[in-house]
Amino acid sequence: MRSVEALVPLKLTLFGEHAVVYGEPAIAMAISEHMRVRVTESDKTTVSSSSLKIGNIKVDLSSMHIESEQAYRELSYIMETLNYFERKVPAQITIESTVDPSVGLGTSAAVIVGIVAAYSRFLGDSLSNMEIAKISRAIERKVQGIGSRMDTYTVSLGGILYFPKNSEGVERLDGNIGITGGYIRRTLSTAEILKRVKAIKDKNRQFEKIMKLIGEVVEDAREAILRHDVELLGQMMFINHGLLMSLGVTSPSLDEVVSSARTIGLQGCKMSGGGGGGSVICIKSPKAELLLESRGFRLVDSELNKNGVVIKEISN
Ligand SMILES: Nc1ncnc2c1ncn2[C@@H]1O[C@H](COP(=O)(O)OP(=O)(O)OP(=O)(O)O)[C@@H](O)[C@H]1O
Ligand SMILES: C[C@@](O)(CCO)CC(=O)[O-]
Ligand SMILES: [Mg+2]
Repeated sequence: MRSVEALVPLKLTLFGEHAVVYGEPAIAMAISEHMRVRVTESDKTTVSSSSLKIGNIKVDLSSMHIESEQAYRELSYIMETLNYFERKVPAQITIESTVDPSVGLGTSAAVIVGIVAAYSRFLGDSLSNMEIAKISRAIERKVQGIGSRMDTYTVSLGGILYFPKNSEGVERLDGNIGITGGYIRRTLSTAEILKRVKAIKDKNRQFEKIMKLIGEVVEDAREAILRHDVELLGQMMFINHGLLMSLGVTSPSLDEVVSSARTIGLQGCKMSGGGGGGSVICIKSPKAELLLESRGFRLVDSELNKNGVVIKEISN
């Protein structure tokens, strides 16, 4: 029985979330938390995923039609990714993740990248990680109607990546940042939060200024990473969080933990990802771990992943 497996790292947004959607720069890093997508030959196409909000789900996709609105919303990334492939060969697709869905760690990007990587190789194609990134970016934007290249590129390519403003480019940064990261569950998806930000931004000229300020913070953070200046990096985190709070994309629990981080003297802390709850990152320290755990955050393995998506053929 032939199988192909894709191991996809998840990501932490270090700086520039939301602003990057509007042409500002951003920085993200791939981490050791990961998603595993396995494609195995079968007589019909089924998908099973252990960590979806609708619980353990197994769907016969032969008709590629799903009645339930909620189920379709949860499976939209999978469905759109499978629809990308003109050539359909039946397969059993299993998805496992080391973290919960929709907590700011790039699981929507990882699902797409994992299926693109594993299913294309299952069909006999050999895509580069950059080709996987570009295909996946288009699919995520199609599902969400809005979004940047940051998450799909980061989980496809790995490393610490800088996304220059007003560009489709990407630059690998040479640095190894110690991060303490964790997450709490949230109710809104990133797609929903993105739509809210866009609605406000279209009406409010202040948003343009805030987005540009975030862009300046990202440039300073890039310098800090290149100079290994942890003090400056931490200051940029606090400022970036304050600007995200002014956009309305943080949450009381995120704001409280970041404010407490500053009070107890941590070097830096900020929301990470789409917001509305979800992930927080701090400059790595035992005190940061204690703070996040004391607020009920689940700590993540923030070890840098340099490889991006890795594909392997399994014949069993
Ligand atoms: N293990 C999984 N199996 C199937 N679909 C998943 C899985 N994990 C996430 N998804 C899909 O991705 C959606 C979550 O995407 P969302 O963008 O809200 O969160 P995220 O990508 O984890 O966070 P962020 O975009 O802020 O980094 C889920 O609602 C589901 O549709
Ligand atoms: C909020 C956002 O900037 C990051 C989500 O992880 C959305 C995007 O870049 O597509
Ligand atoms: Mg996402």
